[in-house]
Amino acid sequence: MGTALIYDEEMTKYKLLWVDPACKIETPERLTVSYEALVRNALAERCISVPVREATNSEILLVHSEEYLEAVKKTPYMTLEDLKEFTLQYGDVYFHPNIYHCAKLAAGSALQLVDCVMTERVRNGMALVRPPGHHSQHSAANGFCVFNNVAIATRYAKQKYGVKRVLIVDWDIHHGQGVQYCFEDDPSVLYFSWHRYEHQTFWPQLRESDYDSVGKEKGAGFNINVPWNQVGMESSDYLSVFCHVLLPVAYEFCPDLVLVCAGFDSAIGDPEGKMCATPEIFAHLTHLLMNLAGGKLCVVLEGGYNLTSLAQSVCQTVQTLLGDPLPRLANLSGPCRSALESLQCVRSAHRQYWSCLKHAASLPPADISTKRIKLAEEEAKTEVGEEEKSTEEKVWPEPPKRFSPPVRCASVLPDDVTRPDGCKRLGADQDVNPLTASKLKDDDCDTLSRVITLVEKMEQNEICSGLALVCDVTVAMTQVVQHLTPDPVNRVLIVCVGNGKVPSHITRDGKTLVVQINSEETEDQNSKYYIPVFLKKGCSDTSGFMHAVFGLILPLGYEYDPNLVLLVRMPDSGVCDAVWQQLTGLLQSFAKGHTLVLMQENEKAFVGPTTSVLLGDPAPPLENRQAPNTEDLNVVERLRDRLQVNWNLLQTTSECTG
Ligand SMILES: CC(O)(O)NCCCCNCCCN
Ligand SMILES: [Zn+2]
Repeated sequence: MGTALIYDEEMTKYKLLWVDPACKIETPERLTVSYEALVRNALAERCISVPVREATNSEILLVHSEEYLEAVKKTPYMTLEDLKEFTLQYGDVYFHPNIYHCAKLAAGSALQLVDCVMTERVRNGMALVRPPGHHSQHSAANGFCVFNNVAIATRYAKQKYGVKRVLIVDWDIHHGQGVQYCFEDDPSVLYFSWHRYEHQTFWPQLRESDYDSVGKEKGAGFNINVPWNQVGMESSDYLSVFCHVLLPVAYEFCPDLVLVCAGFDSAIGDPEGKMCATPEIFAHLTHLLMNLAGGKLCVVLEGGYNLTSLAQSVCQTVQTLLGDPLPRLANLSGPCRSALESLQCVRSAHRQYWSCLKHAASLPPADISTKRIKLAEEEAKTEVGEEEKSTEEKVWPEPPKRFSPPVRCASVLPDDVTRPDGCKRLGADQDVNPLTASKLKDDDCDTLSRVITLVEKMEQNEICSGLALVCDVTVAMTQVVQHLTPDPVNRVLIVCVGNGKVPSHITRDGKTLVVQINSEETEDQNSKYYIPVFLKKGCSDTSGFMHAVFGLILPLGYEYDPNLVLLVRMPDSGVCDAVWQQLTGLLQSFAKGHTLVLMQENEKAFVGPTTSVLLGDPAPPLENRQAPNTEDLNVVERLRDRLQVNWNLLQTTSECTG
């Protein structure tokens, strides 16, 4: 199944007709540069082009009042003076004779996207629209928004397709208060937003944008606000929040559909956001959401005002929706102190609602509330409208080209195992490097030499990922590592699922990082590079396992930044299919998707499900949503406490930084 792209140049046909410094950044060029970049990078042609349509009155009334709709309906016939007059009743938005038409197209585009995803005509998709939507409210336009495109799409999906749970992820740098107001008492819609806040001094300066707005009545816990109280946030800060807040909660929520309020003003270079995360981060944010809801992901454009970073970010997002390997995120520095404060605040505010956060620190940092008051007073002192001091232009490297290796997935299988279609067999006859063959001293020599050849072809980017059935995974793992470690550039992340002894020399000199999830205590080598995660209920317990994936494996993997990932299924691991597939999918965040899966010969039943995920299909959703059991939560927390001195992305509170 493919990726939908919804765009129509009609939505470029409105603009600001008078002087208004607050609105001048919302221009038609935002849409044209985005679409043209998709065309130029040969991404648009790989998408399924879906036509726009106007949202109908009744669809708009799913969110907005009749009075508001009737009022907006009159704008096409207004004079310039009337339009200015009409605009004054709202904040930071402008009207134009054609904006009503474009606003119906923007909302209708989101509905078209929901239709083709829910009818499985496509797997996922992106709608390039303007005007944006997430600030508009029941009876008000606001923040360049006229109709709330994503809120309407959410109500539409529930009404037309009976979708029970919708996750809305708002990565725009502004708080989508319009969406929050819509669903704050609705437990069937989980709204997550991060936003520049600076202790309520940044637009729209709402008290209800802070982390303690968790939702109301039945909706308590289903509204998650992550305020950024400083500018300059980087990829590490965004990833920390995904790993330690959004993903654990999203998996516990188990949505049937995921919608993204995709604003790219959270990228480096944006005049509104003033953040420092590079466009590649959106490839990862998109990928991390793609294994939820069976891959049903609808991305709808919101903000983004730096035409260069906007176009690059849109391309990163669409290329990931298309299933291409991700770029590596170089030198992640770990979350800054302010981000850790926000992280701690959000986790403490939501610990009572989500079992995955049950063990989060119970209190926000001591001085957080006084900071808001102090800063607000300071802000009041500086005269209004003071020009931004730092006007230096941000520069960043062009994101690297992401191309798919000729072979997406290759397998080394015993002759009696049928090769899944789409997966290339690495035959014995295959040009096996005679040198490696001679080095392998094992009765399984033939298979192992083919595994080594597979690894060599991954290093040469001829093959993206691989799967091998071997007679002894520990031997195979050791051979692969021995083959790789001499090369100083190599760093291998090894994720072992299940019991069994991992040879200790394997973690020598930091060339490999081993994380082993097992159900029996192994003597703790207490090495920075060997991390045993002992789950009392073993790998069969979905919640505990996924908790270790989000709380440990993902942060460690991002910080370690390997160039190869070895996923080893130890004998009798007991891990269930769906969890195994989720892990396989999530590990493709690293090493540009170079994942080698090693399994015992008798596990041939898992060859199909594993290869489908290696080929880019979404992992099936994890049905059960019971709580991780307490001991397992404790294990992960204790490990995190011990390891976070060495691994910054494991941090979740600001107290820990010295
Ligand atoms: C879609 C969106 O979230 O990007 N809209 C952002 C609106 C920003 C308004 N800024 C007013 C500045 C006043 N000094
Ligand atoms: Zn925005």
